[in-house]
Amino acid sequence: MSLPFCTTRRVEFSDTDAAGIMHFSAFFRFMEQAEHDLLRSQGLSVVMQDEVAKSGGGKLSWPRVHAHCDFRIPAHYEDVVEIEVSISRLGEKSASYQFRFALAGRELAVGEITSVCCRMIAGQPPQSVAIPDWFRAKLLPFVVSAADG
Ligand SMILES: CC(C)(COP(=O)(O)OP(=O)(O)OC[C@H]1O[C@@H](n2cnc3c(N)ncnc32)[C@H](O)[C@@H]1OP(=O)(O)O)[C@@H](O)C(=O)NCCC(=O)NCCSC(=O)c1cc(O)c2ccccc2c1O
Repeated sequence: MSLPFCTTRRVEFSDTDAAGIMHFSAFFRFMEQAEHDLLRSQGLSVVMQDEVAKSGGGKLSWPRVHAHCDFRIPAHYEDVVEIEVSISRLGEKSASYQFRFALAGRELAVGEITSVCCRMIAGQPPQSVAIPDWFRAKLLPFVVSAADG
């Protein structure tokens, strides 16, 4: 059984629109930050060195290839949003993170981001690579299994 990673974010004034509700673009920032929080909790980051990097092979990084979000109810300035993060798919080169936003237990929004493991070398386009075993092992506890329903 997987465990979702849980974090919270307060809706700041700059996250809201003229109607005083949380702007859709802020949900994407919250998703990105929640993904980074999950990685940090495991001693990982979206920009890391590894053995290959130490020998001049660039850094491991995770450009996004897909993002979506469905918005169910509005959030407002000062609301504290609960965010549950789990991994809906851990492929050879990519990880899809699923986000459930809630306000006082009510579903606020659900979203997903897919990030691809890439080697980044300055001046060159990103090159996708297999997720290294040491990185994959730390993501595995968050992968949603069929038994999680
Ligand atoms: C990323 C690419 C170089 C990948 O190209 P490639 O040709 O190597 O891709 P493949 O077809 O082989 O697929 C690899 C892998 O990705 C999965 N995949 C590809 N497309 C999709 C998709 N649309 N939806 C879901 N999954 C997809 C595919 O299934 C494979 O996974 P497996 O697990 O099955 O092996 C190339 O696509 C590229 O360069 N794209 C452009 C990326 C980009 O510019 N994105 C927008 C901005 S990036 C960004 O916002 C960003 C945010 C951050 O917070 C960052 C933090 C730190 C570092 C970087 C960040 C960052 O870039």
